[in-house]
Amino acid sequence: MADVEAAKRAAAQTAVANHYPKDARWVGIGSGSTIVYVVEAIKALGVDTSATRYVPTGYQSRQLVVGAGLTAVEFDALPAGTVLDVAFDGADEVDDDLNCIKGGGACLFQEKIVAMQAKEFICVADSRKLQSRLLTNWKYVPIEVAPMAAYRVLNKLKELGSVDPIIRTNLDPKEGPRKTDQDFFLIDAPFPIMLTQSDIVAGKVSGKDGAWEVNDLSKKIKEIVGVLEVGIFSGLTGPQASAAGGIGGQRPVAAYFGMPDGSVSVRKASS
Ligand SMILES: O=C(CO)[C@H](O)[C@H](O)COP(=O)(O)O
Repeated sequence: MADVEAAKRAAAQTAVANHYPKDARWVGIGSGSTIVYVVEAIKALGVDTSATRYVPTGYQSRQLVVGAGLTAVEFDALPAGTVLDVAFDGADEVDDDLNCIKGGGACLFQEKIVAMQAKEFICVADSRKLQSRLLTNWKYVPIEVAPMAAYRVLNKLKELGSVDPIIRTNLDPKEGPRKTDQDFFLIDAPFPIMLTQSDIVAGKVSGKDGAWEVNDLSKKIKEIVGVLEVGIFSGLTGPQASAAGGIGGQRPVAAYFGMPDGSVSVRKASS
C-alpha cells in the first residue's frame, strides 16, 4: 500500500510540474485519494496562489482545497464565460485512447462538468488504473441516477446488456443506498465487453451481445431517462472541443501513472 501511495504522489508531482500554469487563475480539483497529492504538489510549487481560484468537484474536494489554504469557488459561482486553465482528477481505469471510468468514489457528475470547463483535463493515477481497454481490472460503469428512477434505469441497463447492475449501498448495506453530492443514487453496471475504436474498425459490432464501444455505450446510457450522468469520460479532449467551437472535452489530454518502480508513465491523447 505504501508503494501505491508513493506512486500516486510521483504521478501527481509530474502532472503538476508539466501542466500547472504558474499564473493559473482557475483550476479544477477532482475527488478521490490521488487528488490529495495533486493539491500537495501545487502547494509545493511555492507559487503565489492568492489570485487563483480552485473549483472543487464535491464535498471532499472542497474540504481538501480549503484545508490546504487555497480559495475554493463553486462551479455555479464562476463568472459567465470562465474557462478553467486546467483541471486535475483521478480515475478508476484509463484505456489506450485515454477514455476513463470514474465514479468509484461516488463523484462523477461534478467531475465531468468541471473537466469539460477546462482547457486541459489531466488525469493522475497509479499503475493499477492503466489498461488497454476499459472494464479490464475495474468491473463496472458507475452511473448517477435520480432515486425515484433507479429501478427503471436498472431494467434499461439490463436491456443494454449489463450483467447484474446494482444500486450501490453504503459500506453497511443496512444504511441504504450510497448518496452522491447531489443526493442521487449510484448504479454500478458491469458490461461484459468494452470495444475500442480499433475493434470497430476491425469489424466488431457495437451494441450486440453486450459488447459496446466506449462512446456508444456512454451515449446509450445517458439517453435513459433518470440518468444524471455516466462515469465514462470519452469523446473529445479539451483542445479538440475548443477547436470545434465548444469549451472543453471530457477525455483527458494526458494521463500520468505512478509505476511500482518509482517511474511515472505518461499517456497523451493522439487525437
Ligand atoms: O472518480 C473518482 C471519484 O468518484 C475518482 O477520481 C476515482 O475513483 C479515483 O479515485 P482514487 O484516486 O482514490 O483512486
